Amino acid sequence: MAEAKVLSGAGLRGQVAGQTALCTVGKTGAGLTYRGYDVRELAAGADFEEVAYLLLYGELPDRTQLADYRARLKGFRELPRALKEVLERIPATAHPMDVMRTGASMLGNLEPETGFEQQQDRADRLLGALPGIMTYWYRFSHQGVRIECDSDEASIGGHFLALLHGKAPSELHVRVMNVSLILYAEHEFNASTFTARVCASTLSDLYSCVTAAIGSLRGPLHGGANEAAMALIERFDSPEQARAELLKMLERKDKIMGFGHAIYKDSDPRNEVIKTWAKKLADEVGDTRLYAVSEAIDKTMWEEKKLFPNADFYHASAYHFMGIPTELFTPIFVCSRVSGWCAHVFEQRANNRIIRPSAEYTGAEQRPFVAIDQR
Ligand SMILES: CC(=O)SCCNC(=O)CCNC(=O)[C@H](O)C(C)(C)COP(=O)(O)OP(=O)(O)OC[C@H]1O[C@@H](n2cnc3c(N)ncnc32)[C@H](O)[C@@H]1OP(=O)(O)O
Ligand SMILES: O=C([O-])CC(=O)C(=O)O
Repeated sequence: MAEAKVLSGAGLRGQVAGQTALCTVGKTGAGLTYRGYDVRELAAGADFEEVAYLLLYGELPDRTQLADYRARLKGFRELPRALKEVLERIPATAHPMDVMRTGASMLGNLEPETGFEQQQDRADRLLGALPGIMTYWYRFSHQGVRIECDSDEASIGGHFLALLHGKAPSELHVRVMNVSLILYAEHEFNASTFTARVCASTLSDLYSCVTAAIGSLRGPLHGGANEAAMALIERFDSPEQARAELLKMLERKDKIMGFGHAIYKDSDPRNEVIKTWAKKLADEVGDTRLYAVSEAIDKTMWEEKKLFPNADFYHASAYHFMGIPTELFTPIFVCSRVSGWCAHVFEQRANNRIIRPSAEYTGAEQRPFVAIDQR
């Protein structure tokens, strides 16, 4: 067991900044729950669409509700021509998270939320459309192909893979995507969700909240860590080299992406789930390097720093083994977390007061103004 974290006020750590009925993180005996359900049970037994429904509508759907919901989300997949035109103008060199931000924002121009009674519709529209936004831009800018943004795939995860690869995905890959989207769906007051809630608290529209959250998720200390973790593990040819280089990095006090957590103290419950699937995928593709390197980094980090892999670390190899380009890792996170973001926006709106904390002033003492010619 790692030492309990000493929580200082910096970064608002340890401070209760509001209430939520959506999620618990790091509560003793219940690592991560969505509306009371353990995420590990959801990942083992549910579909992502059920989880999105749970977050956005309050309860798990029955069979009829789920079938209707799947059909509804499927109906929201195709993108307006004007959005495709905008995506075509974004260069291939752009970061896909910037594309997601622009795509969500442009959709907000074309199909604005003009009243809060439209919030469920707009949230479901984003869930349906975001995989298409990412892959339409990617396939056009990198391969010169204009794709249709619908597919025959029933699930959002399968749909994303079908659009990306231009063919039906395997059953295993659809399952892993489903698990991954469930694991990433919701996480209480993390930075991007808090961003969404701050924006919501001004009574802004849903697209503004989601666009702001995408910007917040992009950073390597948050969602961007899965891409940074991939860059790390790819650098090493063997577990021995990984360990030796990692020790040097720790000596230099480098941050090791995909490790540590602001709330969890000794493990991230999502890690054991995605790690198991990363191993299955490694076996499927006959990998003899990346998974072993990942494990060597994992072991070294625990031995040297008592730091554990968070949700992002084994996601890196899992996505890589499914042939997903590294720069699309964080955008996949968006396609999932949009369910949590929107549920939090609804919750904020239902009991709102503008979020406006105070600052401790550390600047100059009060002083007389000096006219420009006298400076
Ligand atoms: C889905 C997600 O968003 S999960 C988070 C993804 N982010 C990452 O993986 C980035 C790498 N990790 C980190 O930067 C941090 O662990 C964060 C941002 C997740 C949490 O930050 P904090 O709550 O401020 O970290 P915490 O207070 O636990 O840090 C304690 C000490 O461990 C160190 N530490 C924490 N994480 C790491 C890491 N990944 N590599 C090296 N050292 C680390 C800190 O530098 C700090 O050292 P210090 O006391 O000498 O300054
Ligand atoms: O809770 C956090 O700070 C980051 C995290 O793991 C997440 O958003 O999934």
